[in-house]
Amino acid sequence: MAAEAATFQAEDIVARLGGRSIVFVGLMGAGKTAIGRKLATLLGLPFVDSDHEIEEVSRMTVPELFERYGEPEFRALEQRVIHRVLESGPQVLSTGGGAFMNAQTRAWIGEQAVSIWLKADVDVLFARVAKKQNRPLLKTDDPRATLERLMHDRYPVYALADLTVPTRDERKEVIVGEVIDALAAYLTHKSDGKGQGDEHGR
Ligand SMILES: Nc1ncnc2c1ncn2[C@@H]1O[C@H](COP(=O)(O)OP(=O)(O)O)[C@@H](O)[C@H]1O
Ligand SMILES: O=C(O)C1=C[C@@H](OP(=O)(O)O)[C@@H](O)[C@H](O)C1
Ligand SMILES: [Mg+2]
Repeated sequence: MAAEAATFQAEDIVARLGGRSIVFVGLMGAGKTAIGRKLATLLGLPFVDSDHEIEEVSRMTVPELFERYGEPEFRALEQRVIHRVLESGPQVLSTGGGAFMNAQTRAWIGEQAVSIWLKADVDVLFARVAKKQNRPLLKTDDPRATLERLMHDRYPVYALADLTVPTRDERKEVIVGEVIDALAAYLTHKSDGKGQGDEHGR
């Protein structure tokens, strides 16, 4: 019975998206890639991670791209990849943490997708990113302080996402379930005319 209810909820969500994609935004370590992939499976939608796409088209890893061509070239590729992906929705797109800071990218996402900010506290983020050395922006003397500065700079912009889902040290399946509940509530209220969106009615 629970499985049937979950299937119904998934079909209902996809129908209510009406062709729009779902886009995850948020800081490094929030779980955009991991949760996005699981959500796509549950909804039966294609999954795209912008960093993976960039790595495919450039045939380089993200750290290599940063090192050889610098962050501006990475950002230009990121913008192009996200634009292309959004044109072929509906899909679940997990962006890299800096992508939503680009005003043009934000505008496209606003037109073509429902955006979700996965929001975690600094301890959770830091514990996760410390396990891997694949994030060039954190190769600093004090990566935790760098993460805190990014939180300060980026959180007002991430807050422009349609939905904010808090995440924490909890099983991915639980977090995905909370994302689905938040999406269902948002899409239901929107189509009932009781928008929960921001002051722009998004
Ligand atoms: N809810 C979770 N519980 C435990 N580990 C998680 C959870 N979400 C993500 N992770 C792990 O944290 C790390 C960073 O997640 P990732 O999806 O790459 O984040 P992002 O794409 O936002 O940078 C990965 O190793 C991932 O498996
Ligand atoms: O926050 C950022 O600017 C970045 C986040 C990374 O992606 P994740 O957020 O998936 O780790 C990746 O795009 C790159 O290292 C830059
Ligand atoms: Mg990622």
